[in-house]
Amino acid sequence: MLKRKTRIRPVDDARTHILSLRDKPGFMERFIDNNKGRGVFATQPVEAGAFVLEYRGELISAEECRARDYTELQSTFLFEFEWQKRHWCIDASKEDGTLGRLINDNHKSPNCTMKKIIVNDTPHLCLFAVKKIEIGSEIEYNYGDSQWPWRKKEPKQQTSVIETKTSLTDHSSHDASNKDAVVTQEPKQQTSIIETKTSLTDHSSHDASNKYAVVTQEPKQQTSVIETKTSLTDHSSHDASNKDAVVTQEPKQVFTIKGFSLVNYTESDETDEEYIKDNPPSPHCDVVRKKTRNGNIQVIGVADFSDPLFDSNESIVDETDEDSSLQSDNEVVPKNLLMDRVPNCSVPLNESSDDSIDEPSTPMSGMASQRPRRNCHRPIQRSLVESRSTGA
Ligand SMILES: C[S@@+](CC[C@H](N)C(=O)[O-])C[C@H]1O[C@@H](n2cnc3c(N)ncnc32)[C@H](O)[C@@H]1O
Repeated sequence: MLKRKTRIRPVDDARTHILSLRDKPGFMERFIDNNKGRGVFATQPVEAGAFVLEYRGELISAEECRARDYTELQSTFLFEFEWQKRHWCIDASKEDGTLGRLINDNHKSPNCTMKKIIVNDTPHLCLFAVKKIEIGSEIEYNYGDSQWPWRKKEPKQQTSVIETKTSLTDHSSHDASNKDAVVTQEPKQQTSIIETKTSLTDHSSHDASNKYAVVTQEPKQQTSVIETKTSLTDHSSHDASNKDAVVTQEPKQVFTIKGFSLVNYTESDETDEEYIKDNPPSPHCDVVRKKTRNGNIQVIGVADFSDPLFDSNESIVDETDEDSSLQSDNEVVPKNLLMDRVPNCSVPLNESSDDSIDEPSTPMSGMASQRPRRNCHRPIQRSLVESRSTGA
């Protein structure tokens, strides 16, 4: 008799891993380079729609988050989101060995998207694949539409390059250091193979302030990851303005912007309406600028990307419900912050999930005017200051 393979629903898979406090197997950390730092790579193929990893960390109110002292580096691990008309933050600044916190940004063609899942009356942030992910591919999601420093560095030609499958073809003449050069100098070449040999390390031994040094100094085992960059036809005729036309061959439409990221929360419809009124959308991110403690202007805002894969009500589950009834789309947007004061939105973390008793939420515009959001602006490590907190 043929056994029927049971397919675990992505949301159930997410719930299982949330409850087990373990990362899903099939992913590994790898040091990429000094610029990007570490990243997370698939060691098993991932189906489109599948649960990938939870962005684990400490759930705190946005107010608590603002009150804490973070170094610039630590603040890149803060992920702010809305739930029950309030603003919350997953503080993943501690090097706890989990992988979700190490996933890098891909603005143009991410393979994952973040969703909010409620388990035991507590929100969790989980990444789901938006397309099939091959072994060796880096796991990435879109941090939003802010002017992230690393995006400025991207060569223009790269906009028409699509990252594809892992390849085991001849890569002997390439190394990681010529990766960009390959892309920019050989735009007509159909395929470039790049090999990088890096070290897997023990997460627990990392310190946020010297993470790259530690990663390279304490290799535990070696691995090879090969990336294949395949260009679509003739790059030489491409420029940033026509990149969309080129990339439409990929399922890029998945990320077509259609609204605000913080809309469609069943518990926050009204707030979102107000937010939309006050904050006209820009692609991916509603950007707001603010002055920081040190007087610099920071771009802040709320990213936005639609996610047809998760338009189904499977994306959210509330374990507290008897019937595990599903909630509407809860795609969330990471928001980085170099913090300042925010409007009061502190509430006990385990306050009832009954939306009807929720206070009206602080308008996002007010919130946004106070802090940069991870999805839209992430401070970089270049001016790392000594931590005054007990965090990472
Ligand atoms: C949440 S951390 C991700 C893990 C980080 N790469 C690490 O090694 O700890 C975010 C930081 O990673 C780096 N990063 C993320 N996406 C990147 C990208 N596409 N290019 C370059 N650096 C990136 C930036 O320094 C950013 O502040």
